[in-house]
Amino acid sequence: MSDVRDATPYDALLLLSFGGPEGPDDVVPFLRNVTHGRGIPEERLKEVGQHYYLFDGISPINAQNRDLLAALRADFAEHGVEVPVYWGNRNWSPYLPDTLREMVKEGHRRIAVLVTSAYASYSGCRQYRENLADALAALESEGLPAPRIDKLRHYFNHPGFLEPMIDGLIASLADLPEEVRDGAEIAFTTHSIPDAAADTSGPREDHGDGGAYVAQHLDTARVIAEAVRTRTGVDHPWSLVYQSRSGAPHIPWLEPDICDHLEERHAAGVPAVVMAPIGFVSDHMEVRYDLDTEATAKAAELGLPVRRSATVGADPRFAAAVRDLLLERAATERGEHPARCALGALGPSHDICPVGCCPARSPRPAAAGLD
Ligand SMILES: CC1=C(CCC(=O)O)c2cc3nc(cc4[nH]c(cc5[nH]c(cc1n2)c(C)c5CCC(=O)O)c(CCC(=O)O)c4C)C(CCC(=O)O)=C3C
Ligand SMILES: [Fe+2]
Repeated sequence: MSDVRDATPYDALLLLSFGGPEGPDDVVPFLRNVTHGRGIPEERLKEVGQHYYLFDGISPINAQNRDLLAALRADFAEHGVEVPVYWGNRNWSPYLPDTLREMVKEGHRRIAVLVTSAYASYSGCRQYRENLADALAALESEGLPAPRIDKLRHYFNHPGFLEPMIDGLIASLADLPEEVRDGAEIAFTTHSIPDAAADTSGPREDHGDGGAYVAQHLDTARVIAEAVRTRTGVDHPWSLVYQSRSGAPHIPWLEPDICDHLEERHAAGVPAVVMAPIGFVSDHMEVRYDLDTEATAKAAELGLPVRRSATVGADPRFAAAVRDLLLERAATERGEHPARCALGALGPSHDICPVGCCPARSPRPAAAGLD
């Protein structure tokens, strides 16, 4: 038996996230970073900018990542995992290349990465691997040594990701007026993506309708709904629905949208709905605006009682899950065969993305995978 705290060969963990603006002057530059080279119309940029201006130009995502960073450091310290934790973003400061440069200058050469996206998709997986490849290329051009980078596996079905959401959903149901509680439905939500991106998500052999992206969300939803049923004794019907759609209207994206779904379920006589944003790791702008502001206003207009359940954020159980994923991968890298924790029907996800996993529309170099 190896020491359970042994993170060898890793000498650092990098928390890699999306980033968000921290004031009104940051909003437009941030949106330019996000949509760089992807031809999103100016109109749409301004519209999305409005969401941020409603919150004084401050996305909650950076503060939430600072909290998660603190939770990870506290968890590692408490459990004797002597691995420093760093944080870098795709679209805002602290930018990934700056963080990686700092890590390398501080002597780190074998880095594990946790991305703040639990599922397979181009946006949530390969695009981060492309960002890592770009950052490695920047270091190389500066004459710095290249660290080896491994991305930790998808954690959508890790109990430390599911448990806080199960508790959050039970709390939201309990918060509904008693007369509508037992009849309430659950609307699990995630980010809509183009149908074409969903259909090709995950390893090539897994591709069915909706690809790994939809299959993984359905697995998560099923586990949570089942746990809620067991713990409350009430069978709440559930659906997987989508939010935060962008892009041209003629290109098909995953549907139904949460607002259309609320309208449809209200018309069907459903007395209340709890929206459970399983697609997101923290209560960032997609949750605060698209659900708490827009969808909640829609429900009020309908006279439909709704609640929105919590994301995992910096829950200590999630921090513990990250430690588990780090130590599991470390053991695998040492040639051991660690237990791989996962609930649901899909089993633990692959450690290393195979060739063609979550393909980009135009192929670019990606790190931490087989292509
Ligand atoms: C799957 C997925 C996740 C979940 C996984 C993950 O977390 O990675 C996610 C997260 C996020 N998406 C975010 C913000 C944005 N996403 C955009 C655009 C897009 N997202 C997409 C997909 C996803 N996005 C797609 C296919 C597009 C269109 C094409 C493109 O541009 O790639 C745009 C551009 C404007 C617009 O088109 O709406 C913005 C501003 C924020 C930050 C929130 C904050 O600030 O608190 C977060 C966490
Ligand atoms: Fe997004």
